[in-house]
Amino acid sequence: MATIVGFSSTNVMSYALNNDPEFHSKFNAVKGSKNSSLLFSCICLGSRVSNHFQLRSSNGQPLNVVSSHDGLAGSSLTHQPIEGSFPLAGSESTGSNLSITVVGASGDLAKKKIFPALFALYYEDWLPENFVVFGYARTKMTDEELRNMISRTLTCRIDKRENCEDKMDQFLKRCFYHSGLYDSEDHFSDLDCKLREKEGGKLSNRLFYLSIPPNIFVDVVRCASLKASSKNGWTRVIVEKPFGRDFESSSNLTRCLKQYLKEDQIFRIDHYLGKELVENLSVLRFSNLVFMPLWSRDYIRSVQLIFSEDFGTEGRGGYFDNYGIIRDIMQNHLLQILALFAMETPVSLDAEDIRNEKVKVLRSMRPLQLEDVVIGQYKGHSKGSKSYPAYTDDPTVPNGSLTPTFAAAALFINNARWDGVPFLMKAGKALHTKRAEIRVQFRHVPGNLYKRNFGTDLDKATNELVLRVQPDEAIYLKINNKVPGLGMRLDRSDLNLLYRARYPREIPDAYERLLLDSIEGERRLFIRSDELDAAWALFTPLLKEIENKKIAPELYPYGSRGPVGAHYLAAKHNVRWGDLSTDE
Ligand SMILES: NC(=O)C1=CN([C@@H]2O[C@H](COP(=O)(O)OP(=O)(O)OC[C@H]3O[C@@H](n4cnc5c(N)ncnc54)[C@H](OP(=O)(O)O)[C@@H]3O)[C@@H](O)[C@H]2O)C=CC1
Ligand SMILES: O=C1O[C@H](COP(=O)(O)O)[C@@H](O)[C@H](O)[C@H]1O
Repeated sequence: MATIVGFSSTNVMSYALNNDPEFHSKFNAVKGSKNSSLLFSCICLGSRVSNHFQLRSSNGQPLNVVSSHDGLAGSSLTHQPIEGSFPLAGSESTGSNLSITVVGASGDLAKKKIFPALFALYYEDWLPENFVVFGYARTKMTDEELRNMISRTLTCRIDKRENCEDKMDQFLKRCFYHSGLYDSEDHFSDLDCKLREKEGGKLSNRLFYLSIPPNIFVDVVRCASLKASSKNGWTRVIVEKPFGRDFESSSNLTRCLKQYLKEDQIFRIDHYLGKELVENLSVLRFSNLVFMPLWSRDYIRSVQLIFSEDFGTEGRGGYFDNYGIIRDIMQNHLLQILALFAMETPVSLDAEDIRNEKVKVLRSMRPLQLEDVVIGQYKGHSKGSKSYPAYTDDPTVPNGSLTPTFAAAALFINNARWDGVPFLMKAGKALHTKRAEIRVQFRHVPGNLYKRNFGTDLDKATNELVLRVQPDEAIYLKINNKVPGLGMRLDRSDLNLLYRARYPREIPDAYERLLLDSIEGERRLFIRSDELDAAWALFTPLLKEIENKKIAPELYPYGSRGPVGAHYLAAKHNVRWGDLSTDE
């Protein structure tokens, strides 16, 4: 019972019985037993009941349990569910292991996001008792050097508890390094030996995080699956974007990965799905009656999905030039948000039910055409004594590159709910601000009694719901309100849910949520291959046309609001960008 903190066993039992089908069947199987208190301890431990337990059960899958529906492809990945096995978390002698290998451990993403997220999970007791983290890359490093490298980016971000330094030391002691080539089966065999040594012959689940350039994904998956997959637990692989450059290369990548892995072993990450406000989108939609009837073409005039960064491609120009902003942000992050925004109510919160609905939205969309899109590229700009570089000043960007660093697009969903509603997307680097938001502009009030008070510009009086994904997470609704006083003057006000005021605690990084989900086997926030196909089908013809016709992007100054063409695009659809209005 050691892991039950702050809850009575009755609470624990009733929660688990209600929410965890696996617990339910195990409980039924053992409840007739003589030693019921011991059995209860086992069940609770097996379900990793901790002080967080009531928050985490979305897949009903306790940590450390081998998922029964984890298919494994290829002889090397033969999955052997252990009949009647009942792994106990929190028990050194009997608990299963979790081995996480970060492939590309010497890289930017690993240092910036993955190791810090793993530490945050450890710090907050989300990781199972027995876990190790291996870094894998070509760079020669000792375990100690890896620890030094990652300790520089670990922070006690949650509440700066006193024991943070100790926790950091304990975490770092669980981190090891193995240097090897990405296409060497021998080097992955060596990794396997090291993993087995740490796992000590116990039931072991293995997670590989591919934090490497995409051209080596397949090599790594081949070597890892053939030589370093778990022999008695699950093996899962998190794959970073980009998943291909177009429909064909993405399908090819999926086909190659599936030679070694089954679909449910592949966790294609889109870190925007792990952001708090994006997670909350479905809660807002499906648990608030007030929004439900409004969520359609009857009341919504346009939906805007906006991403902007106030810095350029500094340092990542080499990668970026091969992809451009449409592939980097629109085809994945913004389109995923759009699908969640527009989908019908799923049958349940189960990953497949949600992904089924998302894929229906994507397949109902009209493939983008050139006239639906404006592209831009930032140019150098001086402000006072400071000067900002052009995209093409980056030494890793080819001279005369036409790669867009900005794009605005109008997308349409040809279904009964959304017919005719423009979904406007805008994404850009080196703009005046850093933000990501979803803006829902409602229709004008028919026969508005107060129209005199608004003058001729009725757009100024339309309601707008804004979900500010970052920074400074918030949900606010713009309404018209009477200014207090004897006269009848109206103004625009916000009903404002500012997260930092309402929830004064730090919000977990998206990578924490997604790593935890992949460990728990929760696929809801990962991209299924048919979603990926549908997403590429929408964008591929457009991308080919832009590239074949060598369409020149409209130049915009670094730090500006982007090309004017974006305003014309919105105007063509009778709307304005909400983020550019005076009372944004
Ligand atoms: N950085 C970010 O913010 C984001 C990154 N991503 C994606 O995550 C993945 C990793 O990103 P990031 O860490 O920035 O990438 P890096 O370019 O830093 O590469 C990671 C590691 O891979 C190895 N590597 C780099 N280039 C090659 C090559 N051509 N051939 C073989 N090995 C190579 C290097 O390790 P070594 O030389 O030691 O083997 C490097 O440390 C990429 O797929 C990227 O697109 C996604 C979202 C954001
Ligand atoms: O995937 C990517 O995302 C980042 C932006 O992520 P954020 O969480 O910091 O908003 C972007 O800079 C990068 O170009 C892109 O590849």
